[in-house]
Amino acid sequence: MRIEKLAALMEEKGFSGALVSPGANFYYLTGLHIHEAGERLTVLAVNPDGEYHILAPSLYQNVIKDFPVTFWRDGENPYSKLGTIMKELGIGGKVLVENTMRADWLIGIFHSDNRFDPYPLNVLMRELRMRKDKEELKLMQKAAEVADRVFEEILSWDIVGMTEKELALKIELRIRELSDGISFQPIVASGENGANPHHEPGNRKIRKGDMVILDYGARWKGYCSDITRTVAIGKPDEKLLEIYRIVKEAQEDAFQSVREGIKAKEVDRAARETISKAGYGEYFTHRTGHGLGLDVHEEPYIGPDGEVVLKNGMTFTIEPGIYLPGLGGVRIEDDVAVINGRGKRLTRADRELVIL
Ligand SMILES: CSCC[C@H](N)C(=O)N1CCC[C@H]1C(=O)O
Repeated sequence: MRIEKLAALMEEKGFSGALVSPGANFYYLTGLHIHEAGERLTVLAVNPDGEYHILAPSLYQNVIKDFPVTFWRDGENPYSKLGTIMKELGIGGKVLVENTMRADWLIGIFHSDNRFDPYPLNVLMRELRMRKDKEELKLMQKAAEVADRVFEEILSWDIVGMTEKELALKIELRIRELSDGISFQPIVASGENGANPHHEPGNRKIRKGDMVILDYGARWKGYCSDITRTVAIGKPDEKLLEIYRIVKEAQEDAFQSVREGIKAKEVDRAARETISKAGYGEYFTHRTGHGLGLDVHEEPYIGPDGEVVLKNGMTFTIEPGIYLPGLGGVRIEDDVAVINGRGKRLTRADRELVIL
């Protein structure tokens, strides 16, 4: 069904086929979980008639069933086998290629087909994946509920004196216990480290006076959640309290602005205006959010350049932040779906400042 939709789009846009390597698109189209980081050539080839064939290493022989598939063994040349599949499906010339395909695979395909003219697959896949159906929304809600539950539990842990790494590991473990796994490596950024939005948890111990940014997510049957809450350890600096209030207001303003039919950049503007008016515009150093689904970052991106028109079924984060060098930062993030023309929060953990 999904492969047919991709085929129809390819037909309309004049592509001779698509080569999809393991990852979210491969899973979306086939339902097969194939290890993304494997170095052995694995490709789903689809043509505009909706015919498809998988080339896979023989170690997947017991995983890929009920699919037209050719297996290759270590020691064989997989590129000549892929060439045969492409020829049989009539794929050549203008071909869609998975955006994240490994360069060595791409080079191998180039060298075995001199008519090969690649285009990024996501120009079509984004159209298919951006709007989630009811089943997908249910899975996203489940992933969001795990994120909320883990936050509730964190509030009962004695985190003072833990290092960022220890807390991140504990969060990861709990997510893995409650779901299919983490959607990305948790961020724990304490004190001055909070000024780095993508801080990698280190050996700094969480202590009194800190604001601590906790940013993590779970996967439920492939679908991601992504939540951020910022908590205080004891009474924090007045400036940090002030930016907490502003970020919370900006997050609410952006959420309230969500409507079917507006552009993504209008949601970004709502958050940015609130922060800029309060005098902290230059300290909000990233977009307001990003689409969320099988990938933790996907369309629609909620940034100043977000031209995508929001539609029912789209899911994205709203996560403004203020980052003050040398002092710390605050970010508050929820996962939101457009339902019946308005925003609906999927993550619902308390956004009031919690002082531990
Ligand atoms: C996938 S790692 C980052 C997860 C985080 N929730 C996130 O998406 N962001 C943190 C700062 C901004 C935003 C981003 O766009 O990277």
